[in-house]
Amino acid sequence: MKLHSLLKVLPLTKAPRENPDINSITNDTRKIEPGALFICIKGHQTDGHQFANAAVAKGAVAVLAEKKVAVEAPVILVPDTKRAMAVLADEFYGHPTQRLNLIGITGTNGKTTTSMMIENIFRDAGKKTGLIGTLHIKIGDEKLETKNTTPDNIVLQQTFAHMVEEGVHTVAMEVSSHALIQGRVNGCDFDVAVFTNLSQDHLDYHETMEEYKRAKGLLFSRLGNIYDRNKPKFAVINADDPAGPYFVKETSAHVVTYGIDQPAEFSAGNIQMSVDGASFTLHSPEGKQEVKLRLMGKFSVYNALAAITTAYVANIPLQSAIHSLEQLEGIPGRFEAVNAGQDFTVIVDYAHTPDSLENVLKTIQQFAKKRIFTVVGCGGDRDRTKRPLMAKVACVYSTNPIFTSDNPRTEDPSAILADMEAGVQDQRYKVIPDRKEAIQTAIREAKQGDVVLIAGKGHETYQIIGEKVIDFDDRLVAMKAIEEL
Ligand SMILES: CC(=O)N[C@H]1[C@@H](OP(=O)(O)OP(=O)(O)OC[C@H]2O[C@@H](n3ccc(=O)[nH]c3=O)[C@H](O)[C@@H]2O)O[C@H](CO)[C@@H](O)[C@@H]1O[C@H](C)C(=O)N[C@@H](C)C(=O)N[C@H](CCC(=O)O)C(=O)O
Ligand SMILES: Nc1ncnc2c1ncn2[C@@H]1O[C@H](COP(=O)(O)OP(=O)(O)OP(=O)(O)O)[C@@H](O)[C@H]1O
Ligand SMILES: N[C@H](CCC[C@H](N)C(=O)O)C(=O)O
Ligand SMILES: [Mg+2]
Repeated sequence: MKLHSLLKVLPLTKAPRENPDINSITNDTRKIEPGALFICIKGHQTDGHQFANAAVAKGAVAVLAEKKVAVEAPVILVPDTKRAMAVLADEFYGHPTQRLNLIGITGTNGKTTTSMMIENIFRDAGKKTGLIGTLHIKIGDEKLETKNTTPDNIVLQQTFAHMVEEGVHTVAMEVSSHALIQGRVNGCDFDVAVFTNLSQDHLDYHETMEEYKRAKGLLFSRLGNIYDRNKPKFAVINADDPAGPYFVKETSAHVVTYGIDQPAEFSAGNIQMSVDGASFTLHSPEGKQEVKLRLMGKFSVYNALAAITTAYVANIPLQSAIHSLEQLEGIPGRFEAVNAGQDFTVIVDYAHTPDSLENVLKTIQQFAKKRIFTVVGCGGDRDRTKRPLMAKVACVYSTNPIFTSDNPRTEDPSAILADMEAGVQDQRYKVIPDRKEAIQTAIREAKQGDVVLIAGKGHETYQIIGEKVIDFDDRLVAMKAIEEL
C-alpha cells in the first residue's frame, strides 16, 4: 500500500511529499521489517520517539510521530500517535472486524472462562471461531502465543485479518481494562459486549474503583454502529453485579441481562452443586431448560449464563449452546484438579483477586470434608491494596493458609508477604516465601479427605523473579510433590 493512500484516513494538514510503498506497520523496533511505517508511541516505560533512528536504520521507510524526530525518512506529525495507530491499523489490514462477528468480554473475573465457553458454543454450532485472550490466540485450531490478554492495535488487526483469511466467523475476545484505557481496541467493530463482574483489582494502574469501572465502561459506550448502521449491537450484562446498571447506562446498544438473584432475561434457578459440577434450571425467553455443567461453583453458573445469553443474541439455538456447555470439561488452570492417586484433593486455580479467591474457597467449602490448605501469594508490581484482602480471605475460608510468592517481579518478596500479613489478625497462617516449598509443605501435611488449593497462577508456566522468568508450573510441582510422598 502506498503511504499517501494509507494516510487518507487521518485528518492531516500536511502530508509528506514522498510516497513510498508501506509493507507493514509497527510501533516496535524489535519487529521492524524493511518497508515498514514506524509509529512512535510514548509508553509507560520508555518513549518510542527515541527509537525512530534505529527504526529507519532497520528499514523503516516512514515515521509517524507526535514531535519532530531527525531521521532520514519522511516524518508524519500527528497530535496523538496512539489514536492514529488505531485508525491506521484498521485501514492497513482492510477493516477485518467488519467481516467478523466480534464478541468482547470484559470484567474483573471470568473473562477467560466465558470467552472459552463462547468459543466452544459457536464452534459446536458449526461456525469457524477465533479466540483472543490470556491463554493464547486461537485461529480455528491453530494456537499462537500472546504477551498480553488484549494485544495492541497492530497485533490485533493483523490477527483479525488472518482470521478473515482463514474463514473465521466469530471471535471471542477478552478485553482488559488496560487495553480499553490505552485504546488497544479502538477501531474494533464489536457486535456484542459482555460484562462479567467488577471487584477490586489493578488499582496500581487505575487508582480508584470509579476509574477502573470507567475503563470497563468504554467497551459499552463505544459499542456503536461504527460501520453498518443496520447491524444490531448487544450488551450482555450481569444484573446481579452492583456495577451492572452503570454499563446499561453507558451503552446505546440493545441490553440483555442475565443473573441469579436479580430479575433478568436469562436467569438460573434451582442451582445444585455437587463434586461433579453445578446444575441449574435456565429461565429464558424460550422457557425453562435444565443445564448440567461439569464445572464447579456458583461463579461457573454466572459464566455459563453470560455465554448462553451471548449465543442467544447471535441466533445460536439455545439447545445447541446448552449441549456445548455441558460437554466442556474444564478450562486450563481454572479449578483444575491434580490427581496422582492421593487420598486428598489438590486444586490449581487462577484466583488472584479477593473476590475470585473467596468464590473458589466458598465452592471448596461446599464439598470439603476436612481441612482446607490454601497456598497463595500476590503479584509484585501489581495492586498492593488487594494483598491484605486476599490474605484475609485465605484465613477466613481455609483452616491452613500458607502465604507464598506469586511473580514477585521487581519487588522484594518479603515486602509483599508483609503486605499480606497486615490483613490478618490471627496467627494461624504459615509464611513460606519459596513457592515450591510452600506447595510441598501443603501436600506433605495434607491427610485423607483434606483439600489443597494452590491459587493465583493457574495455567502460568513461569515465575517472574526480578527481570528473570523461570520455569514454574503449579500443576507439575504439585504432581511431583504427590509422587514423592
Ligand atoms: C503497563 C502496560 O499496560 N504496558 C503495556 C504497554 O507498554 P508500555 O507503555 O510500557 O510500552 P513501553 O515499553 O514504554 O514502550 C513504548 C514504545 O516503545 C517501543 N519500543 C520499546 C523498546 C524498544 O526497544 N523498541 C521500541 O520500539 C514499544 O514497542 C512501544 O511502542 O503497551 C504494550 C503494547 O500494547 C503492552 O505489551 C504493555 O503491557 C505490559 C507488558 C503489561 O504487563 N501489561 C499488563 C499490566 C496488562 O496490560 N494486562 C492486561 C490484562 C490484565 C487483566 O485483565 O488482568 C492485558 O491486557 O494484558
Ligand atoms: N464469574 C466469576 N466470578 C468470580 N470469580 C470467577 C468467575 N469466573 C472465574 N472466577 C475465578 O477467577 C479466576 C480467573 O478466572 P478467568 O481466568 O476466567 O478470569 P479473567 O477475567 O480472564 O482473569 P484475568 O483478568 O487475569 O485474565 C478463576 O480461576 C476463578 O477462581
Ligand atoms: N492479568 C493479571 C494476572 C495476574 C496473575 C498473577 N499470577 C500475578 O502475576 O499477579 C495481571 O497481570 O495482573
Ligand atoms: Mg483472562
